[in-house]
Amino acid sequence: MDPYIISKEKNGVLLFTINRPDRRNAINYEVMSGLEKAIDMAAGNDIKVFAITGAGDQAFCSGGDLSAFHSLKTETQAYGMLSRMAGILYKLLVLPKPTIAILNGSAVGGGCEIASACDFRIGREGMKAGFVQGNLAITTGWGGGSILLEKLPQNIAMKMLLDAKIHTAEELRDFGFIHQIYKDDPIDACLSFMSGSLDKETTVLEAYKTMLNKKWKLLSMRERMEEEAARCAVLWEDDAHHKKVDEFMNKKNKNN
Ligand SMILES: CC[C@@H](C(=O)O)C(=O)SCCNC(=O)CCNC(=O)[C@H](O)C(C)(C)COP(=O)(O)OP(=O)(O)OC[C@H]1O[C@@H](n2cnc3c(N)ncnc32)[C@H](O)[C@@H]1OP(=O)(O)O
Repeated sequence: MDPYIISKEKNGVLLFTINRPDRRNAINYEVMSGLEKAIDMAAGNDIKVFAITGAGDQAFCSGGDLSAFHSLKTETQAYGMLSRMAGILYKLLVLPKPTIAILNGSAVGGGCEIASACDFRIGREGMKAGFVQGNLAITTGWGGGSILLEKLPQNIAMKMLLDAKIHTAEELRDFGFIHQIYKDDPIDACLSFMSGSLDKETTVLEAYKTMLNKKWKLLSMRERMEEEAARCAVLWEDDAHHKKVDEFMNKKNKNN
């Protein structure tokens, strides 16, 4: 099974689907490469909106693939992976097209970081999400913490990051993290949510995104995301983090 799918949907929507439902759509290096490729494609003249979702109805994305990244032990090793993904999420943040995360199921850890880098987030009824990194003795490491702190009111963003809790769709809507809860087909929900943008000229969409992107430049967002990756890498090397990942992996083995 391909780990990701890139598809052109109706009305100029380019859709990136993380296709690892048995791993709750966790991100490995192949998915990272796919996302890089899709973001490049989304810059094309024929694309109006870039959307990201996960395969199946259980998870949008469970963050970094804890089994794939389990071999990364040192700060330097972790920084390579974290910094690469922070670079990808920055490209997503400043893509000169409107972007939307369709949260078809749970968004956990790095899954929330990917969603944060999009302009809009819609969530399926019953979905849950949370920045759980703190429970693994690390912080956000893909730049999503820096993004969240700018997109949500500071007190709400800090509470989400510090508490590292999983929240319901209704709570996430109250926080301003998701902008609509949908019930039926995720692509129809996306087309409906973005319909106002989809009937505009691409040049208009690009002009507004370019306007917004000035703000990220002024806020030195690229540098802040890189520093976030570097700080997370320091915590990554610590025994406390490896112990927490071991606990997750062992729980998994016991269930087999
Ligand atoms: C590394 C980057 C870092 C960042 O910078 O942000 C992070 O992303 S840290 C956060 C990493 N993610 C997590 O801690 C989430 C771990 N997963 C879960 O908490 C749960 O799986 C879930 C996402 C809430 C879904 O729960 P549920 O529907 O009950 O599914 P299971 O737990 O039974 O999982 C099914 C299957 O998938 C495997 N899985 C899930 N998440 C990951 C993951 N992130 N990496 C690797 N594998 C994952 C899980 O082990 C199960 O496997 P099997 O037992 O073999 O079926």
